[in-house]
Amino acid sequence: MIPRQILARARSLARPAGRSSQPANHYPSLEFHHKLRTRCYSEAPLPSPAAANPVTPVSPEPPLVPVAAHLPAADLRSKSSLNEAELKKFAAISETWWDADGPFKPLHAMNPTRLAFLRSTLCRHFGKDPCCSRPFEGLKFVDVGCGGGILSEPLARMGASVTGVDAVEKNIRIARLHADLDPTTSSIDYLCTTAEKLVEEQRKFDAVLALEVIEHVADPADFCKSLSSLTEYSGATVISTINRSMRAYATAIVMAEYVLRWLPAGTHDWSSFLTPEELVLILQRTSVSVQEMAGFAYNPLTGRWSLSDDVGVNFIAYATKNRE
Ligand SMILES: C[S@@+](CC[C@H](N)C(=O)[O-])C[C@H]1O[C@@H](n2cnc3c(N)ncnc32)[C@H](O)[C@@H]1O
Ligand SMILES: [Mg+2]
Repeated sequence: MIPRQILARARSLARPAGRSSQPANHYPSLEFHHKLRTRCYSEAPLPSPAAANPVTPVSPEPPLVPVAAHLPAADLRSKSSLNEAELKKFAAISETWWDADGPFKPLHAMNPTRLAFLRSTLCRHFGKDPCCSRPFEGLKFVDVGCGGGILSEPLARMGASVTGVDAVEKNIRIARLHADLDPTTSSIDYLCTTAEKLVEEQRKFDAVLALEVIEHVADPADFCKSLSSLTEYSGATVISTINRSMRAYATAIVMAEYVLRWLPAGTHDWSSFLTPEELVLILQRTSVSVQEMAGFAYNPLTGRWSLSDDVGVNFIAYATKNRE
């Protein structure tokens, strides 16, 4: 289930101007938030913050209307998702992918927790037994922005037929080398490419995963459009990222990059983060409906992550592709 606050917020954003019952913005800069939203929905800017402010009270349970209902049809062409400055950062640390104490330490530490979320949601989605050792047998997954393959590998061990794609050639070389060390992962098809190129090749997958990637792409709305096009109609899309909240600024940037130095300083740009509500909306515009969302909670005493209802910092969303 999507937490009730997210649905309420998504509804308020999806509602045409003048029907909103709450202020359009709960975050620090109204102007900034508006600009960012306009960027997310670049083909169709939402009303200005002033126009989106409450005018008329609404009925308590408005239907969750598809956001596309009051916006023009999305452009079908996909633009490049590449953000060269972001890719340079990843190319510079590509040799450290499999160093569990290196710059990707947080991803290694979060891996069991995000795999638990994937096992639970995707087994339910595809009617598979979550207790068996290879629950994803017979399913085609694509891991978009796979890096060195730290997610692709366990998915392949769980039986999925995995295609891992990344825009950084060095990452793909590392991923191939590492996967070849184990016969259960050597079947992963690693490609140096992008989601939009796979769309051009008319590739389709049962599950499309993009974990910790959307905050590094050129345009999140275009990126989601590509993810949607890659997903089979009966399929699932899973995205994880960081919330554009003050808490995320304090923990995921100040603590993780500058105090604990888990990640190189400058890894994340706060303004590139999306709130859960924004992610719900941009996916909705591409015929993908978020079904469940979870947050990740870090326990500093054990150094472990667990799933939580708190989507205030790191969060993951499981969504399904709507039938046309
Ligand atoms: C933070 S890492 C996440 C890696 C992996 N998904 C995980 O969670 O373990 C982001 C990855 O996305 C890749 N990337 C960034 N922009 C991309 C794009 N437009 N297309 C494909 N890969 C991209 C980067 O090269 C990097 O390997
Ligand atoms: Mg990131």
